[in-house]
Order: sequence, then C-alpha cells, then structure tokens
Amino acid sequence: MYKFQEVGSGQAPPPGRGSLVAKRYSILQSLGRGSFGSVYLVQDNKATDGEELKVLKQIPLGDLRPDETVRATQEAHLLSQLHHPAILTFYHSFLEGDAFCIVTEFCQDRDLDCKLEEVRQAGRSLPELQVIDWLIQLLLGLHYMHDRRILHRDLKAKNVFLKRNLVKIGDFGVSCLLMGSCDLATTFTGTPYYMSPEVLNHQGYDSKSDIWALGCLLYEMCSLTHAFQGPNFLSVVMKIVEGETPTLPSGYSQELNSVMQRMLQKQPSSRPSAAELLKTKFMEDNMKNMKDRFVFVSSDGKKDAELIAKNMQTKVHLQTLMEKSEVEKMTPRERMRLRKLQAADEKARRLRKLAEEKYEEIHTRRRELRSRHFEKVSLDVLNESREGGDCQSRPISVQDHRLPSGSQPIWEQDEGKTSESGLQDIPEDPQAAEVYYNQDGFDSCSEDEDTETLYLSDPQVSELEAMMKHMQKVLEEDLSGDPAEPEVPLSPRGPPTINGSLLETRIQHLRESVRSRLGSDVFQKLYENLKEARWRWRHDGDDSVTESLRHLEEQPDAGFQVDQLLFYEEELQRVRHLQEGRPPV
Ligand SMILES: Nc1ncnc2c1ncn2[C@@H]1O[C@H](COP(=O)(O)OP(=O)(O)OP(=O)(O)O)[C@@H](O)[C@H]1O
Repeated sequence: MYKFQEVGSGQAPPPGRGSLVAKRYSILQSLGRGSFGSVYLVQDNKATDGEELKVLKQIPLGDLRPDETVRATQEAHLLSQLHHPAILTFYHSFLEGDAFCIVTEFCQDRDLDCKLEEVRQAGRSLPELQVIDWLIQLLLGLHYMHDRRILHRDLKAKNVFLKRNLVKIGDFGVSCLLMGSCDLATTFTGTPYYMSPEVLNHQGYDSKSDIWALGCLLYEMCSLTHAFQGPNFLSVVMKIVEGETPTLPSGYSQELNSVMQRMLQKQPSSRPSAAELLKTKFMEDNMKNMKDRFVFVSSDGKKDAELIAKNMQTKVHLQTLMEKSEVEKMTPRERMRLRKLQAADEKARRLRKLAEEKYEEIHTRRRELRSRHFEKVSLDVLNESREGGDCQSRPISVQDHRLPSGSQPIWEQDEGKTSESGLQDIPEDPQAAEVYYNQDGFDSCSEDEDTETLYLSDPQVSELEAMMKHMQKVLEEDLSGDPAEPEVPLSPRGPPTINGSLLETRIQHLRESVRSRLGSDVFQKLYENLKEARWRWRHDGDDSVTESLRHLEEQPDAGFQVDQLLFYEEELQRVRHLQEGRPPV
C-alpha cells in the first residue's frame, strides 16, 4: 500500500534521553516524527495523578506572531478542559524556545495503524464484535466533541490510539490550533485517504467530514486497506469524489456494511451525525451488549479487589487472635472465630497467588507486545520509569506498595471495622456456633474457580465506568435536539489567521526530503512533468499523471510525494488568495 509522506518539520535540535523539558518532563525515548513535529515518551516528575508516563509533542513554529501564540495557547487551554474516555487526554501545553509543546496521555499499545498492520501481517482479520466496540467508542468520542463544536479534521488510523483495548482519538482540534486557519488545517493533513469529497471540492469542512473519515476508518478496520486507493494522488482524489462506495468483506454483517455506506455518502447532508448513528437500533443493541460486558469486567475486577482487601484485613485479625491463643485459653466463640479466620486466610493466600499469576501473565503479554511494537521504547526505560512509580497498567496486587492512582493500599483501610463485621453474628454457644459455621456458605475457594478473572487497575475501571456512563447517557437521551451540554467555544471568533512560515517550512521539508531521495535532476523533471499533467487533467480531463509516474516504478511513493507537494503548493496559494481578498486560483 502506498504511504504518503508525513511531512517532517522543524529544525529544533532533538532533546536527548534524560534531558528535562519545562523543568518537569524527563525525555525517556523518541516515539517518532509526525507531520507536526517530534514525539517523545516522557516521565512527568510532577505527576500527581499516578500517570507518570506521558507524551510530549514538540512542534517547531518558525516565527510565530505574538497573537498567533496567544491564540494557540488559549485553544490548548480549552482542549485541556475536555475529558472523555475515547479522547486522548490533553494535559498541558507551553512554549519552549521556538517550539510549541503539547503534553498528552500515553497509550502503550500504540496506534490503530500499527494494530491493523499487525493483523494484516498475521493474515488475520478483526472480529466484527471488536470492530463494533471500537466504532462505538469512536462515535461516542466524536459525539462528545461535536457537541462542543470541535472538529477533528485529521481523523485517521494513525490518530487513534489503543490503551488496554480502549480506543482514544488523538490530536482532536490540534491541527486547527496549530495552523491558526482551520481551512488550512484541513488541507494540510499528511494523507489524502480520509479526505471527504466536500473538502477536495473546497466546499468546507464540518462535522460530517469527520464522519466521512470515520467511515473510511471503519472500512479499514474490516478490510485492512484504505477505502479509496489509487496509484497516485489524483486517482485517490477522483475515487473519493466520483468513485463508488466500497462494500465491506462478506464476513461482516449487512447491518455494519449499511452503517458504513451511510457514513460514506458523498453528500455531507445525507450522512448521519455521530448522535444519529448511535441512536440506530443496530448501534443501540450493540451498545447494550457492550455495556453488559463492560459491567461484568469492571465489577468483576472491583469485586476481586474488595475480596482480597477484606481477606487481608481478616488475616490481620487472625494473627491477633492466634497470638492471643498462645497466652490465653480461648473461649468456644473465639475458637470458632479462629477456624473461620484460618479459612479466610487460606482464601486470601489463594487469591493473592491468583492475582500474582494474573499480573505476571498480563505483564508478560505486555512485554511481548511492547517488544513487538516499541522497537525504540526499550524495556529498560519503561522499567526505570516504573521504579519511579508508574503503575497505571498493573493489576491490583496485595504485595504491591505502588498501587495505581485511586486504589487504596488495603492495609491502610480501617481494619477493625471490616474484620469484625460478619463475625459478631457467630453464636457464643459452641454447638450453635458449629452449625452456624457449617451453614454460612463460607467459600472454599476451590482450585477450579474461574481463573479467567480480570484484574483491573483503578484508572482502567474508572475509564470503563466513564465509557459506560457516556453510553448510558446516549441510550437514554433524545439526541435529536440541541447539544445537551453547554458548548465550549474552542476558537475565538474572528478572521482566521495563517501561520504562513510554519506551512512554508512544512512544504520546504517535504520538497527537500523528496529531492534528496530522487536526486535533484529526477526530482525537477518529475516535478515539472507532474505539474503540467495536473494542469492538463484540470483543463482537458487528461489523466497523464499515471504516465508521468511510470518511470518511477521502483519508488512509487516518491511520485506520490511530489504529487502531494504540488497539491499543497496549490492549496497554500489558493488560501492566500482568499485571505487577500483575491479570486481563488
Ligand atoms: N499518545 C501517544 N501514545 C503513544 N504513542 C504515540 C502517542 N502520540 C504519538 N505516538 C506515536 O508517535 C509517533 C508520531 O506521532 P504523531 O502523531 O506525531 O505522528 P503521525 O500520527 O505519524 O502523523 P500526524 O502528525 O500526521 O498525525 C507515531 O508512531 C505515534 O504512534
């Protein structure tokens, strides 16, 4: 599959491992470079929420005007106030030298693009249930942001992150924030595959264009290829604007296929909104199903944690009693209590063992995943940062002093209260006590107990709970009317501004990168050929672009990039003309 160039940008020297940014974030590892700048895994030395590992995006800005800086900072502040489990948390932003830095949540399972590539390489496909789970979460995230009048503008598999099998949409509102002009933000995304017909026809971007991109993503999750593909930039554009809507592979249901067909309607007004999609019977049934599974998982994890806590407290009480029995003769009631507590102790021991085994299993699985996905994020780094207290993905373990944020270390709870509760009812009479003891259904914690129990950390439970609340709200709400929640105005009203130097830098970087790959002469020849071919295509409908690219068979994506460069240059020219009040070219 052809890959479009994600435009590398910026001259800022890359911070090395261990360097400190904003006196707070220690750089652990570089995660890569996107179209806006460099991305690092950092340790937040001031984290108070138990989320020490974060992601820092460093975006070189060129000569940003003071009003542009203020605007970007204001918008970043507004973004940091929005919270949804399907939206990547935006923590903080600041200016450091000539770079704008954004700090977000870290998703250890990387992005959906990587995941789909992994599935493709393994010759597998995603089960429909998984696709629907993710689709629902993505729709809930879109609905939340659209309700607040915030558009994504660059939704694609690379901007959807995975964290403990929950999906999170990254970079919501960020392209607009960085570009100053939202119009340009839409045009200058790194890839054309998710662009909607109205964007390509310069008819403007609205929430339905995000729905189009999500429709493309739905197709990709099922087919593992782009919805609209072609050997060059123009043919992709033509397929989007005029081509037939593809259908899902036969293994997926008709209902899911018709959801996608509705999302990929060429006319934005014929496309349903996120709310309308969520309110269809098919989606509602699936949300109910998902909710039931989530409730089971989260309450199961909580129940086990509570049980372990209770048994640990009981154990403390047991030790007290045993010590006491050595010095004193015990009454029948106390003996009974001792027997009960010994059984509780045994149960706690087994549960602890189970929890530890489960933790080991999850940890090993994570390690395998990480080594597969994170060639660069070495285990050493993660372990090192864990020493600093990152426990976000760890299960609740009774021996773990570094519990996830929000979980209470069980030995800190009120021992007396729980350990005595349930014991006061034991009759004083030894015989009656025996009967009581045999009848009270005290669990034996047999070996064949369900070992598939999921141990969840507190943040995970609260994320699932938050997701369930959002689903419940959507199921109950009449979503056809006005937004239920007050709108958070993201962009201050006023004429759009352009950070021209940022855009020029990005175009220049793309040009340099392709030129260095092809050599100056080949680049120049191709650039001129393609420019002319684009002109002929526009004026005579003559598709000689493919012909111009033919001699580049060994480097087809370089041809794509030159084509993309021409597209960007035309777009920049067009928007500049508009801004200066001149007729569009
Ligand atoms: N929050 C995050 N958690 C984990 N990995 C991340 C996170 N954000 C970015 N990355 C990884 O860092 C790399 C660069 O990401 P970035 O979002 O800048 O670029 P991109 O998605 O490749 O392109 P674009 O800038 O056009 O969206 C990618 O491999 C991405 O998976």
